[in-house]
Amino acid sequence: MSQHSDIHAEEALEIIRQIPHSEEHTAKRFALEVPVDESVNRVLAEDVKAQADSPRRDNSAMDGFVFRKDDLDRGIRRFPVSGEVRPELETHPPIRSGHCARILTGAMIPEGGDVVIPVEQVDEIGEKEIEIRQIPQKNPVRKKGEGFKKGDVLLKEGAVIRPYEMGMIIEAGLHRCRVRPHLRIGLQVTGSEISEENNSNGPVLQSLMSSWPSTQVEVHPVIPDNPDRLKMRLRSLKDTSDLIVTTGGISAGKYDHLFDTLTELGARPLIRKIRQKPGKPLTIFIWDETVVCCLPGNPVSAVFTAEVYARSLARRLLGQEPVRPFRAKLCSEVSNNGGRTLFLPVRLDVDNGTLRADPGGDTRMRSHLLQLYRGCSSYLIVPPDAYHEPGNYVTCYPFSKIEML
Ligand SMILES: Nc1nc2c(c(=O)[nH]1)N[C@H]1C(S)=C(S)[C@@H](COP(=O)(O)OP(=O)(O)OC[C@H]3O[C@@H](n4cnc5c(N)ncnc54)[C@H](O)[C@@H]3O)O[C@H]1N2
Ligand code: MOO
Repeated sequence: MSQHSDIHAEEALEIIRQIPHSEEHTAKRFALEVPVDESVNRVLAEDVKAQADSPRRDNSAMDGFVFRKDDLDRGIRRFPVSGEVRPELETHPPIRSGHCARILTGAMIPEGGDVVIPVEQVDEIGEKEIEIRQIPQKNPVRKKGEGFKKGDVLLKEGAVIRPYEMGMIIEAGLHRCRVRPHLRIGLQVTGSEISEENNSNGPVLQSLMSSWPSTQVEVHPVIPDNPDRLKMRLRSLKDTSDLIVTTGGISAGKYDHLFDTLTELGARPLIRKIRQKPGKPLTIFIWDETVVCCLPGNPVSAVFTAEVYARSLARRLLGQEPVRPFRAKLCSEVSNNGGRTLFLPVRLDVDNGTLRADPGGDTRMRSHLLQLYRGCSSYLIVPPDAYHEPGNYVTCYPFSKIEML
């Protein structure tokens, strides 16, 4: 893949989509088996198939009494209660003609039984007899296999396992599942002026990237703008990372050594600069099996490029699609007089069923001010020389985590 310089954001994301992902050389080969209750935030390495029908047998959806339909059709309303069907029972004697049994939610429907009537519609006369007050229209019986059938594919390879999917895997009857290894991300903050006191990029990116599915982020100590120190650190990072993410030292200054250092080490630049604000100097290298994503040092530029490009790279390397845009209705006017596409943090809310993007009062982009993010959940895309009126539908990229206010 050759170097692409000074391109647009969509082109960059398309190039990321084309990067051969690690399925062949890591994901498949090193897929591992984990207990289902340790699988959340992992990516499935194989389809999940149902091991049995769900429900496994016809069962009651409510607490009540179970009857034979022909008894009810004959107009009988008063019945002796000759049994109790509890959910833990594997078998129960059949329902005899003229009799009923108490049944609990989730319990199997015994042979002969067809209709369940909830307790609320029945008068209990002592311990052993009941009278039906009313037969509801709906019969609360769940049929065997109505959820899924044995052998059905419930989840596809490549799906991210969230708590909901974990529940589905347990319902499918599995105790263990095969997942892809975590993507190893090595985070390297650079800059001679950066210390523990002023390093916002390190903690912000560590927190963001750790929230992405199936990542394992290793943070390395900050290093100064020194080519030899950079070289040594990058070499050791390459051995332990699938994706190296750096911040700082990637624009045009005298002490911005990352580009030359990585090139000298044999890394091939894939993307060099994007026509965007913030994040113009973003640079991506392919270095043998490792991808290197060099984020600009300005805090807003670093966070934006991490959320859109580093996250897309992480997704790609795990066999998923890059970050995708969505549409929302604009609340106030926005314009861009510059020559680069503007990515403006905006708030999201829903008004009368419509998703709205609210840029707030001040729409100037300042790459060093993280306060622009207060309450925001996505980036509004404003192309060069564009003017968007309130009410226009606009395109946005989502933050790693969307929160509506
Ligand atoms: N002559 C040019 N100068 C600049 C250009 C250009 O094209 N030509 N691009 C500008 C743009 S756009 C950006 S963005 C910045 C990014 O530059 P670098 O990636 O080289 O970043 P640094 O110079 O190392 O740092 C920029 C700024 O951010 C602060 N910073 C860095 N790291 C951290 C950190 N971990 N935590 C908090 N703040 C950090 C740093 O102190 C600087 O103030 O370059 C423009 N210049
Ligand atoms: O592109 Mo830079 O990110 O303007 O500060």
